[in-house]
Amino acid sequence: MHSPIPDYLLEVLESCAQDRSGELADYIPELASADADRHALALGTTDGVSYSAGDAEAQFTIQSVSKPFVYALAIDDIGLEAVRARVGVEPSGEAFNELSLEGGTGRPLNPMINAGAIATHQLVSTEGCEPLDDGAPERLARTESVRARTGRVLAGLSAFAGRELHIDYSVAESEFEESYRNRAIANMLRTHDIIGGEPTEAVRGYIDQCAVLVTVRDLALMAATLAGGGVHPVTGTQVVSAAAARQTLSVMATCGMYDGSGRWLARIGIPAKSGVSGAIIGVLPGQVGIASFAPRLDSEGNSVQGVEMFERLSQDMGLHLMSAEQPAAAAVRGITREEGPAGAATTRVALQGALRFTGAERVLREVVAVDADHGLAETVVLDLTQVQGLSSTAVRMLRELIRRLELDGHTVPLEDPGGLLEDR
Ligand SMILES: NC(=O)CC[C@H](N)C(=O)O
Repeated sequence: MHSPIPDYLLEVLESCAQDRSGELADYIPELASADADRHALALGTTDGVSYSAGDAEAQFTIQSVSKPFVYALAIDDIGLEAVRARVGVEPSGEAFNELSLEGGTGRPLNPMINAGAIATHQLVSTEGCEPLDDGAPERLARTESVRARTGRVLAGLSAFAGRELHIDYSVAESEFEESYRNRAIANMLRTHDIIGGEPTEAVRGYIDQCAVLVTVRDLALMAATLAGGGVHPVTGTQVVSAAAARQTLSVMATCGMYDGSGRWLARIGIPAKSGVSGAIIGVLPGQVGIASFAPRLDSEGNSVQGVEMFERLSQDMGLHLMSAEQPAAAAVRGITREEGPAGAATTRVALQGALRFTGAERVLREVVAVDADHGLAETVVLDLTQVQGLSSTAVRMLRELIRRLELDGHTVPLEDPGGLLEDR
């Protein structure tokens, strides 16, 4: 038996692929030539399982999706107060590349817009860090200080992904050549002493940061690291502190989708961040990281299909942060084999607690694993006597489990005194 989750992700991906509206970002020449029809969707749990559908191995540049991660790194490097002195936490209500600076102080309004991200890139500490041996062609050589900062950022992003990431210098170069607007922003930041040094260097480093290559699977695990309080779900590394992860998620919730942030939070209810290569990440604290990739963008610079995919996921799986359902801790009490009379064996799947998406995912996963490892008995009893509640998503997932078990020739008696799996 296979888990239904990848099939579900594929169905969401394909149904959203019908919408071909939107345009590729063309102000970065290299992005304008990307294959507009590649698309992928992935989900990573905080205990290290990932599911994906579509072109899950396709690499693309991370662009603005890097911003929350570098913000979290900066907070741990120099402390929240020092970061807050330079970059605010208020939504700007303006486009991502607007020069949204606070009156008086000149602080960028938040770290998710370009002004804030260019400043944040300059805040990471390079102490004890090897300057990046960048492999960039000689004519594009970066100064020592740019290489040091980019080295720190690349190492940090790699820790978030749980593997060594690389920079696509052709994308970085093509963006840098046309980066008049970001250079204007950096010059303004320099005028207000928000950044020091040579403004062009800040832009150079920030653009290299945006050109780091990732897959949706990387992004789902990076998002899951934020969901898990800074702990990478697979490597177990504490990449950033729980406090930095929480601060970052708060800012993503209010500012991550630029001037569409309020609408996004109300409709979809998942702290998120988008980028102009067509990626979106979403983070449900304590539960999952989600990543989508589809390059055509709406007028706000968010992936058209990505927004639709998140809308579907949020509705189908009951993921809205403001909904009152609570996540389950340990959903599976035990999966045991009981030998009956005359060799008739039974597998008992005993569940507990209040289950929503992540709890039910856990149940599906463990049943699939037992099936693969030892095989399930012909009769599989689903014991819900210790279950206090099932969200509608959990009901659908468990029903699908039962359907698949029956298709595989099992009988699945229910012990469901509360009638939780009955038609409601
Ligand atoms: N929204 C984005 O992804 C913007 C990132 C891009 N590198 C820029 O600075 O314009």
